[in-house]
Amino acid sequence: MSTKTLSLKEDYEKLLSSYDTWLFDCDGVLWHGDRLIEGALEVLSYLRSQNRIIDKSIIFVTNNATKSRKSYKGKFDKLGVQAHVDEIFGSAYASAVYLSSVVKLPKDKKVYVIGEKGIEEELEEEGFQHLGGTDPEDNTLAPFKIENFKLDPTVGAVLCGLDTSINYTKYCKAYQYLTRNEGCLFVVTNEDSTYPAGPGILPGGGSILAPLVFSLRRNATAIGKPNQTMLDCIHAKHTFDPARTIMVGDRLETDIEFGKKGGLSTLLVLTGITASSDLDNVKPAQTPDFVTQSLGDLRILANI
Ligand SMILES: O=C(O)[C@H](O)[C@H](O)COP(=O)(O)O
Ligand SMILES: [Mg+2]
Repeated sequence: MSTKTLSLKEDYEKLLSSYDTWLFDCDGVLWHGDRLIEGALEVLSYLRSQNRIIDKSIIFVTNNATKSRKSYKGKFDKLGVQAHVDEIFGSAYASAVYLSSVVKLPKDKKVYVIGEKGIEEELEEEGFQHLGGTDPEDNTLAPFKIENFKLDPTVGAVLCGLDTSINYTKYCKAYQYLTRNEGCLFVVTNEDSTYPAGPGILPGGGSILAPLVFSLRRNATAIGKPNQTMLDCIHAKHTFDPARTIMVGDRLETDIEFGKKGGLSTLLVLTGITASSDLDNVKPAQTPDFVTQSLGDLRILANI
């Protein structure tokens, strides 16, 4: 199976007429940090305008767990992109839903968090108490003293995600819970090795997880793309025909594999992690149907 490179107006017109539901990855597709990718705003507005004529829907699917859906809504508003909370699916949200509805972690169990506010907010939405995360006590560079550590026996899960304030204390506490609290679940929001942060690439959620996996010799249950828990969360709120749905992403092993696993079509953009040369040796499970330089290329549809 080969990837079709889009370049002509008729290529984009065919794309538009073939798909009614458009799933957009965020980092590297819509934005780099707080800066929108050129043309992304216009393309999203154009798709919205088409909704009035032909039924088109837009869903945002991000592995970035640093924000909750509510806080993503704030980011979309700030950037001037129309979005409804129900259209936003983040790996923090999907992880909290996984703990609550899939494994049904009892609500009297606490979750130890390696991660940021996004995870905490989504856990709270699902009725869970959490430890770690943004708690100042755990955001310290002071050496961890195991003799001073008091194990909380009610911690029933460790949830790990991108944590830009990661430190040794958090790793030590997570390690203690996972080795000493019987049955403690080990869950990670996403396993991305890196992400496009604007002027450069930075370590992602999977890189934050790696020391724990190495020290524990145990793998975590991963929730975000390419895993289908995220798609299950979307299915719970939206009805769509996979044959008329396209996933637009910048990463082969998350976005493209996610779309293909779910029976969706896939469009790769080259504004994030993947370079066109990466397509030379791509695995079949990660081969996109289409590739275009940038989401902004679709502006040609609106004659902009
Ligand atoms: O580890 C992370 O958080 C991710 O690499 C990252 O932010 C991915 O976000 P996405 O491209 O799925 O929007
Ligand atoms: Mg991305």
